[in-house]
Amino acid sequence: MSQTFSKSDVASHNKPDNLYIIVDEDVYDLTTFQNEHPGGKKILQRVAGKDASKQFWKYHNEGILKKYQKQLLVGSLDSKPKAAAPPTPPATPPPQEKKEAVVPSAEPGFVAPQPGPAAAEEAEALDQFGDLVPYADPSWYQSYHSPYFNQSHADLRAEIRQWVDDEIMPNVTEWDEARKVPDSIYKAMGEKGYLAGLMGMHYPTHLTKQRVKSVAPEKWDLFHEMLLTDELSRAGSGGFVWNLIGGFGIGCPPLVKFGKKALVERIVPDILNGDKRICLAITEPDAGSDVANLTCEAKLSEDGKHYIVNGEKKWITNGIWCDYFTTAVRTGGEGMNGVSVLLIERSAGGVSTRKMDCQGVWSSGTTYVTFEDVKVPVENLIGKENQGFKVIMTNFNHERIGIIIQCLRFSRVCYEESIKYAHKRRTFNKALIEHPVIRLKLAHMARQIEASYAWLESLVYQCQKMHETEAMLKLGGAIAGLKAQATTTFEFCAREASQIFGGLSYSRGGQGAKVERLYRDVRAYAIPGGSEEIMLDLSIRQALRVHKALGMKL
Ligand code: HEM
Repeated sequence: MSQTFSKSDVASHNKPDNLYIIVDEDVYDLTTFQNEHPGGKKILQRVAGKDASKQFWKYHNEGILKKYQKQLLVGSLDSKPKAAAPPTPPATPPPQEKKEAVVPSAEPGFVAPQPGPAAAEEAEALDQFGDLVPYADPSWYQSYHSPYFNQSHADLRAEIRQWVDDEIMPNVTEWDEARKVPDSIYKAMGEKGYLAGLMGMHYPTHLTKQRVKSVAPEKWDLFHEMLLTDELSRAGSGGFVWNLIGGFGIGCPPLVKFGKKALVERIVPDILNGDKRICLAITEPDAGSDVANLTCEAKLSEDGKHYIVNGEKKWITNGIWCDYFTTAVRTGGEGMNGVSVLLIERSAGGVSTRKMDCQGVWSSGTTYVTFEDVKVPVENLIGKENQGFKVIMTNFNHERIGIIIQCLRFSRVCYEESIKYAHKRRTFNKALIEHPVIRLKLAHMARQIEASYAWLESLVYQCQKMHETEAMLKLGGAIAGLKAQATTTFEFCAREASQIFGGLSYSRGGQGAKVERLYRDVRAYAIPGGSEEIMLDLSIRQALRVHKALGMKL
């Protein structure tokens, strides 16, 4: 039961066997907790009975209070303004409290550009949202104008952010260390209607009863999908994001788009509900980006009713937990024209999975898979026999856009953590942010993030406007280029953030936890889904090929 204390009440709890402290006008009983406090008990005993807000914020992030509040909070100071009674939850999340818009005033000597006639016709910018740290969120969060986002995106943003802040952020480090996200979180992804919205297509109402609370299915577009991945990535863990959507986001769309109706109707609803899991199995011990050379074989049985599959797959995200494997197999001769895609069901028998130990994305379940005489019905063929390459290629744009969104948000997380830390950490009698060398690092992070994000918005818009095959051809090069841009930006930001955090990002957990983890996750983005080298080369080759067909003159 929450009590009200005066400062002198709290001051009487100032002994090791009766130890209260105040943080931001809330009162915490640390009598028992002091023995398990990772920072030591003496440091707590020194502030027993006192307001320790300043010391607390020096050493911890916001997540700590959220995590321990239930266990340690005993009440508040009488000086703390009373919170209003909790409102009954509305059907759609409430819009963010409307803040006074800040009108920047020009300094003497500067000439403000005059708005042109088009300005009057422009729709109003959306309300401010989030912490308003410049560049830590996309600018449309901060009431800058955007041609891409509207109120339905703002509503979805509020819905996801609340879930991530309340249920994900406080636990994500623990899950990463345990190398597993609880199944209930994946289930929640289904129940909240999020899984169904992550397939690069219209919201598939025919395959699920689940609906996203704040966006009607007919309004769902690629910018909602982008926002969903972006907000999940705020948790600052590639392992967490991949656990939820790493297998699903690339394994399910080919099935839905190219699978036979009966197969799709039998398999997909349970996946979209969050009851079953699916992944994509292409990469092999000896064939990574070189898909045309894969060797996992599928031989048609004599009666023509089954394929018998034998082979190995490596680095398969989520494989360890999956019921279904969207698998590239060799059904024909050498090269890309002998490749098909099959939906392999674990229940068929002959499927073994072993969890791999990797540098990063710990909770994503990277897996080594072996298929031994697995009997797969011919009805499970996805697309046409020996034409699997088309299925795989169509999937690449979607996969890469997902990687780009995650990388850019992770870069923002590195930047945001750094700029916040730079305001509280003092060295040589100055806050870090007052050192030009630190601002230079932040500036180089911000410019790369913002430029890449603007390119991402533009490409997502193009994807939305083009037919899938047109997008595959015309955007494949640019998306590959942006993937390389996003992963190098992420690598840069993780490094610079780590330098700003110093030792705190060298040890795991604590204030530097996100930066330390993301630094380890970098390679999981720069290598799979097309390595940086292959992406950069493709960005030119593909663009030239398409523009030649369009009539390019050199
Ligand atoms: C509600 C009260 C508190 C809780 C729940 C708490 C919890 C924690 C936790 C979980 C850590 C591990 C690192 C992390 O995850 O951030 C930690 C570290 C630490 N805490 Fe606290 N703490 C509290 C109050 C305080 C206070 C009042 C002080 C200082 C007077 C303090 C000083 C430290 C220090 C120095 C560390 C080690 C930081 C490092 O490794 O860099 N804590 N605390």
